[in-house]
Amino acid sequence: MLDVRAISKRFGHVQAVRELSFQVAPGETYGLLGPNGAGKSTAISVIAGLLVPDDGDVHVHGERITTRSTAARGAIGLVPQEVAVYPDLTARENLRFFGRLYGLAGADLDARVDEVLEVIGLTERAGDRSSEFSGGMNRRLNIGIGLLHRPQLLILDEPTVGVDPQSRNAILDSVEQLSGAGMAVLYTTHYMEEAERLCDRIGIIDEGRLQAEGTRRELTTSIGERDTIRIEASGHLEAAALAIQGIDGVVEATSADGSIRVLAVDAGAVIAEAIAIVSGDGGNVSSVEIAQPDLEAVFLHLTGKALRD
Ligand SMILES: Nc1ncnc2c1ncn2[C@@H]1O[C@H](COP(=O)(O)OP(=O)(O)OP(=O)(O)O)[C@@H](O)[C@H]1O
Repeated sequence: MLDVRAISKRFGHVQAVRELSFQVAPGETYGLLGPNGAGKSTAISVIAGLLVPDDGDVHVHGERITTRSTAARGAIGLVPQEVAVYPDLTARENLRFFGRLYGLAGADLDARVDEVLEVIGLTERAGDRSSEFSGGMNRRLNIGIGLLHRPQLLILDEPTVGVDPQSRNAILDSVEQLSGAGMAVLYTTHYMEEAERLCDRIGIIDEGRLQAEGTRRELTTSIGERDTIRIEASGHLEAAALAIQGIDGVVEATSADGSIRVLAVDAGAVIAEAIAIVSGDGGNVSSVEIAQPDLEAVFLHLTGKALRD
């Protein structure tokens, strides 16, 4: 659906984007995760055909994006960081206004506005002016405007920054629903939790460059981070730890102070067998905890910086 090929963009002496390449398939949510100033908004502007890259190109549905490629750009729904709605219009009037700009009219427009209100969770507030909305509700309306023309690729630029928790959840739910319905989604964020929850694949971006790409599991595994399982139990823990060490996928198992600590490539794949070993040896398991490495650790490893510096 989206094929970004080695795009670069410089502003004066600032190289905002450097040879950035990635692809997004239909039904896939791809996250660009990086701190403020990493180049996410610039990349999005190039992808949506609003900025001309110095190098590289972007294809949507196999068609090259230029500032004039109306067909390919019509397949994109862009939701910019800044909210662009009319405060004096109601939610429904805003959507009708932008729907008409997209060429919708009559019953089709009415039906589409109702559908979009449902997706963004504003059906109940459709008749209220957007000036009365919270920042988060206006963000949701902004997303609704990007959805009106039934795009196949939805691009969201940090849609939850400064948003109340209820709207944040509503936005994340909508994105999950849209990608579940087959839409390709490009989602930029500096919130690791959002990337982990929403994105099938994540590209880690810093100083304009893609530092690494993959599923959360692929990214954490690639830097050698392991899952940790702590099993608290009674019984012959030393012997049990030795037996657990033999399970495929276990990197290390040690016992101390009434518990066994297991390092594993994938905790989910070994935990049942590990518990069976402890119980089978007459032990009584009282608690099990799993800790998985997160994307913060990956970012730190790759860039030497914290994601939220
Ligand atoms: N129009 C511009 N003119 C000059 N420099 C710019 C322009 N737009 C972006 N930059 C610079 O390019 C770099 C990347 O900015 P960009 O906005 O793409 O990052 P970002 O990851 O989206 O961060 P943020 O979340 O803060 O918007 C920054 O150093 C920024 O100051």
